Amino acid sequence: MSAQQSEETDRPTPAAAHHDTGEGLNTLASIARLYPYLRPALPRIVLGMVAALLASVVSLAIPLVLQRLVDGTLLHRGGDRYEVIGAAVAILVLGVAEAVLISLRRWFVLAPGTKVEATLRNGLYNKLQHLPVAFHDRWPSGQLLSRAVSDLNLIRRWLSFGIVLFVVNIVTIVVGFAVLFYYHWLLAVVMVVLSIPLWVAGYFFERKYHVVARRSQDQQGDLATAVEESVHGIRVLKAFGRGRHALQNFRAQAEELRGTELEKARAVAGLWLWLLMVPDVAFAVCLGLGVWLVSDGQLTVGQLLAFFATATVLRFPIESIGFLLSMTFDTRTAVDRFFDVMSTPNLIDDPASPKHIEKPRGELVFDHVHFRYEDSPERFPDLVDGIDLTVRPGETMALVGLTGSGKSTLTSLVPRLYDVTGGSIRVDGVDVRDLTLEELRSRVAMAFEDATLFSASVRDNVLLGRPELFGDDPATKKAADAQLAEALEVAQAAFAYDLPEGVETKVGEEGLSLSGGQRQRLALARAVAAKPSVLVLDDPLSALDVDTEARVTARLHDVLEGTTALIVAHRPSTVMLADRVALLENGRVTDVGTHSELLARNEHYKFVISSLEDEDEDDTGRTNENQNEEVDA
Ligand SMILES: Nc1ncnc2c1ncn2[C@@H]1O[C@H](COP(=O)(O)OP(=O)(O)OP(=O)(O)O)[C@@H](O)[C@H]1O
Repeated sequence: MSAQQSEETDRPTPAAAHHDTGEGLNTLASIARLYPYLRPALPRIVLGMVAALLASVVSLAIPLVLQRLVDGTLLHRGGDRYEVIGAAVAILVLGVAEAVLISLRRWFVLAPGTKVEATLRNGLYNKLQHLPVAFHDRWPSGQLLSRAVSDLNLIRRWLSFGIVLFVVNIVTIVVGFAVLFYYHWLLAVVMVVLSIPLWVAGYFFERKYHVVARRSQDQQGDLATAVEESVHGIRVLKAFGRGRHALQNFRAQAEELRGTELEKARAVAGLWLWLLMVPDVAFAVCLGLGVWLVSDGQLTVGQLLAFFATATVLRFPIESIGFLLSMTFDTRTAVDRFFDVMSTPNLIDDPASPKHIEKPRGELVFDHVHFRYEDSPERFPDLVDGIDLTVRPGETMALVGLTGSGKSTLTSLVPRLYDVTGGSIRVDGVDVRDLTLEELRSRVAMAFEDATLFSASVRDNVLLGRPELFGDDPATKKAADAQLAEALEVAQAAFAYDLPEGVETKVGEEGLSLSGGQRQRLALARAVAAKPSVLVLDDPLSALDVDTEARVTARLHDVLEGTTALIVAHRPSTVMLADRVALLENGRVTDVGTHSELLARNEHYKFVISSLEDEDEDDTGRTNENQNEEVDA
């Protein structure tokens, strides 16, 4: 850890942040963390439970009517016709009431379940947008995808169905056993004692299933990552003939998941064995005992009949407990996985009392800046090891250094994609950490070598940093068209007008495929259109051919006149664009000056530039060879 870092006591550090993983919580306490999201839906869920409870009470009342019918009318009053009809009507009414109450339960709980799912999903997406890049470096996309889709789906099903049935079935079982006691205490005691193995099996099931369920859901996330990566990298896999190898890896992962699923199924099957066997054994023992009690005169036939009718009503709640338990533990795992993300502290956030840049001029100052990646081994020095550099307003500064010297890393500190671990970066005299992220990122725009385009029109992609230019009124549209035209012209991206639907053509992953150079030019146009006071360009011209690069460079030079620019340069031609050059070496800026000054006085600079020239010639040679091959073909 650098000296600066330990001096920065007022800034939060990852170690100081609280991360709630749910470990050590019991299942209910873990799920209870959903309460803030559940609160609006609770009234309907409770109403659904009440409807389901009433349905259970009604189903338990039917045996009571049967008992009255048998003991009263059938055995003692010789089967009075009106009493039999009355009992039949009562049972019919109770049956209809039960059906209506069950429908009501479904109606009450379905809508809030989907509402909660949508709220959770929006919350998760929002959190993912706010979490810093360091979080996304660590988390595979499939893990996030499986949380956003299948875990939230599980939670919804549990809310709409699992929790209601679970509570209602437990209450039904308790009330049902009380009714059994009412019919005959000895039979009920036998029933309770014989069901003890069930509770023991349930206890062991909970301990085992929870662990396996977590493993299974994590493996599903890994599998989603594998699919995502191979779809994303399908060209590389095909070009290197590695499809079979990728398939083997995928099979191994899928097989591992299958093994875990089997383990889960075995745990559930073990519980089912007890759930099915115990009631059968209990029924058999109670039947024998019941018949003896009737013959001994301690129990009426009607009571025995009602006892078994009630016990039959209780079978479904008892049998469903296994399924509902596994569903509850799956949900607990889904909730834990949801909060793994939601409780990750966001250390790159707006300050408590933000400052504001009154008069933007575009001065960029690196003041003894230190930075190291979180996973960097202790024994390594800071990657950025005390950089002091001032980029004057309106100046274009090129960053030059050997590959891996930390140029991209340094540029990413300016818009706070990562936070410095020591020192500070100031824009117009204000520490970037004292600005709101919105203000900082409207003042600083960035274009990367790896140009990302979203599945949206060219217009939407290029004007991404200008939300005020999205609107239907004619004045806004006119301003947007003018800004778009200027940015496309500077980035030499007029090809966009020739696309099938012009600038309204959808590009990106689900749109038209563009070449690497075309994508880069649109990404550059996006940075230019943002009209920032500081433009940070991380080698944004690498995929352009030499002529296009020269044209873009010339136009950028005009546009950059009033804009401060920090450009990572991999080509001598990009270096020429700059007013001054900063040479990066061993995590420090070791020299700053014009290109010719550095060439004249700095041996390391000469070496770096000559290696850039070699690379460039290789690239140009390759481009020319490709062009020749195309001509030959
Ligand atoms: N997200 C990350 N997590 C951990 N280490 C990283 C991360 N990104 C980059 N690094 C490491 O930091 C070092 C500097 O990388 P960086 O991309 O900043 O160098 P560069 O000078 O821009 O390289 P190049 O000229 O090849 O683009 C490299 O050793 C790289 O492995």
